[in-house]
Amino acid sequence: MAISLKSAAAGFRQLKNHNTISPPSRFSSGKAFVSTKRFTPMAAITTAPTLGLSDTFSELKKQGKVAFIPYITAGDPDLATTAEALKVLDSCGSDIIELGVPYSDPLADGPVIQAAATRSLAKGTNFNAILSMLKEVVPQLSCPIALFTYYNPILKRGVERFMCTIKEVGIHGLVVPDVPLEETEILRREALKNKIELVLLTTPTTPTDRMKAIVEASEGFVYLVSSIGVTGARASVSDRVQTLLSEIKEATTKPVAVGFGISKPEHVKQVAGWGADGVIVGSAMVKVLGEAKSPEEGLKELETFTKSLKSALP
Ligand SMILES: O=P(O)(O)OC[C@@H](O)[C@@H](O)c1c[nH]c2ccccc12
Repeated sequence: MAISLKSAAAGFRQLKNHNTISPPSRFSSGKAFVSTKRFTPMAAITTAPTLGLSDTFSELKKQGKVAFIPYITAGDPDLATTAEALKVLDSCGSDIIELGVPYSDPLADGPVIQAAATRSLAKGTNFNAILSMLKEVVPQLSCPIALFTYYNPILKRGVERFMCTIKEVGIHGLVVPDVPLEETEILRREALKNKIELVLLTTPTTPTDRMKAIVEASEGFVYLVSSIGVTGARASVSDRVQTLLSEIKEATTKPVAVGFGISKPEHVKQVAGWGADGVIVGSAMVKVLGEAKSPEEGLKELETFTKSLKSALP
């Protein structure tokens, strides 16, 4: 279990008393702000008491809020920009950030995220470099990070070593889209040992019995894929999502976040209105950041875009 709110607050008070620099708990007094410009000496950084995924959802629920969950691909356009982007997303009120590990054969991704992964790999991004970046940046964030990766990079390192390593850099959750439920057992066991929440996905074509088994096994939240096919912005969100959401809600009390095709303030508003506990926006964020004229432009546009999506949510 992630740290409780009470002990989080106590922990923060203790840190303050020791004159350390640390982002405040995001639920303490209004919105935590972490400047993207400020230079933070490494020696002064103390790990903030960041909540895990399910605790983040519980806290938001108490406040009648819906989680905003942006996705970006690590290393696009480069890892230094990813580090800044994580800080921008955090300071603009993201509740959880999904960070994608670039992969050469991203079978569930549409053209925008495929292109981001290709650009990132072409820059030489590798898993160890992503870990080093995270080690430095995660202590400066007030929201938890869920790492998104296809299974191959996990297999390559070995499940046990992979989980220990991501835990060490402060990751709270994991999304692995190409592992069927039946094969998640070993992943879940190792994840649990390291207090990593393994998020499972259900889609519009998942039969009801299987959906029930998936939601039972999912940790952190349940990822409802809004439409069949690959990731990518769509003109509208299928209203089938409303029915799917109520079916899932009948089966579980776990939080449900909806992703795939969501790219506009109207979309996030609509999905929140249908009862989702969280809204995930990927390709649209990746496009803004990765296709800008320069990294600086991209970060500025990312900030404006994130604020516009966030303010459409309760
Ligand atoms: O890009 P979209 O359509 O906004 O979808 C979310 C998404 O990007 C993110 O969660 C994701 C990126 N790659 C994936 C592959 C499978 C499932 C989910 C994902």
